[in-house]
Amino acid sequence: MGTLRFLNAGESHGPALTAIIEGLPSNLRISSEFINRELSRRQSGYGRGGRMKIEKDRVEILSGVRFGYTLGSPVTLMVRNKDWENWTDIMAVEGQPTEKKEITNPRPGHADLPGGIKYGFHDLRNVLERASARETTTRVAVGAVCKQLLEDIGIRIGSYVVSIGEISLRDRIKDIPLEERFEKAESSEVRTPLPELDQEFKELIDRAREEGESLGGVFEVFAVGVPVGLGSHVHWDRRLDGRIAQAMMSIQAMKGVEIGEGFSLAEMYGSQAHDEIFWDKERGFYHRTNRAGGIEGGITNGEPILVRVGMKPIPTLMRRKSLRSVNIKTKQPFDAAKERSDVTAVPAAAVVGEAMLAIVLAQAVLEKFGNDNWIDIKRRIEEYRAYTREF
Ligand SMILES: Cc1cc2nc3c(=O)[nH]c(=O)nc-3n(C[C@H](O)[C@H](O)[C@H](O)COP(=O)(O)O)c2cc1C
Ligand SMILES: C=C(O[C@@H]1CC(C(=O)O)=C[C@@H](OP(=O)(O)O)[C@H]1O)C(=O)O
Repeated sequence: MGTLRFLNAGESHGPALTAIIEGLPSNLRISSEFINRELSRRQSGYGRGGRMKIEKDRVEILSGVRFGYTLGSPVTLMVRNKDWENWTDIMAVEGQPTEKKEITNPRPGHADLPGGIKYGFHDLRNVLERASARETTTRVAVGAVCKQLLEDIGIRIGSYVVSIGEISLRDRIKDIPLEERFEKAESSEVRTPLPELDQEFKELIDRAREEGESLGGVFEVFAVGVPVGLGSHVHWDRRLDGRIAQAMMSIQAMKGVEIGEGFSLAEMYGSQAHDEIFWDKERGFYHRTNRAGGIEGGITNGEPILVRVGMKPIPTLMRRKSLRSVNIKTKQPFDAAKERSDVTAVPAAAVVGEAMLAIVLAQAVLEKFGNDNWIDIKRRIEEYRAYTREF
């Protein structure tokens, strides 16, 4: 026990989304303004659908904080769904089921059909309400709390979009330092490090929208200022790369995760793949390359953590393009087109990726340095950083 964990709850069109964070130390400064900034970053990004025009996500802190500092008790966060007003009859939290409003047309690529079969629902809304990526709102709120903890000890997390559909910037951003990629992405409507190419991306997204299509893509998340020694080689579920991969794959629509150079390492000779070790008096041990993405043996090695994540195209398609499916009641085929959906959500997913990395790193920090009083923990971390420089 004693590690940081959270539970979240809430349906996409229910009254509110909530999260309880357990295991935060006392005396950690938490700003709801900071959390709200992260929530609005997650809502941004060209290619989002009608729902994001309705929602204006803002956090309410319901427990665990006084005068802006944590108490060491569980922290409860809540974000209300504005769209709830339009869905009270359909969601019918305490009402009777109405036959005609049931969803019986499963969308290919969504949780509708496997979820319906597994949980025994013939109204697929019972599945899609929780499968929806609306749930990532509270992950970002929890991640924002973790980011505040990490920033207080000099660990910063960022992300940027590398590709959407067929347009990839991977080769063109190679020489831009990580933090600069992030800063530039913050001023880009599609959150790429090359805002001058926004128009090209927007035209691709507009074309997809007109055709009733959807798009996926790739984003990268990084952490800088990470001390050596988070995670462990001693047991499979303590390896940090494995924990990060799980956290990223748990985001709706993510289909691949690479750490550092990832899959391309498989094509290299050993002499090209590994990061050579250097030492100087000021820095202690360091590397001049970071193909490992900051993790060796499941342990951080002091270089930036770099994670690349691939997102599939959004499953819900709009009227003009459709995928074939079969109605679960009539067993008749139908075209699974819908009225409202995101065309692409790669920029938003990147912000969720930041939150997940922040949660995993905050867990790893508290595992290593204790989790009662943040003031003591911070002192221990400073001493440890001095130790690693002198090692
Ligand atoms: C930020 C974000 C927004 C999303 N928006 C939509 C959407 O508008 N419509 C949709 O069908 N899927 C959307 N998705 C993807 C689905 O939630 C996801 O594909 C579905 O839950 C099935 O899970 P799987 O793709 O991981 O198998 C979104 C995902 C993310 C991360
Ligand atoms: C609500 C959010 O994303 C939603 C994720 C989602 C899905 O199926 O995953 C479907 C859409 O919801 P709706 O069906 O209400 O239009 C997205 O808008 C959000 O990110 O806050």
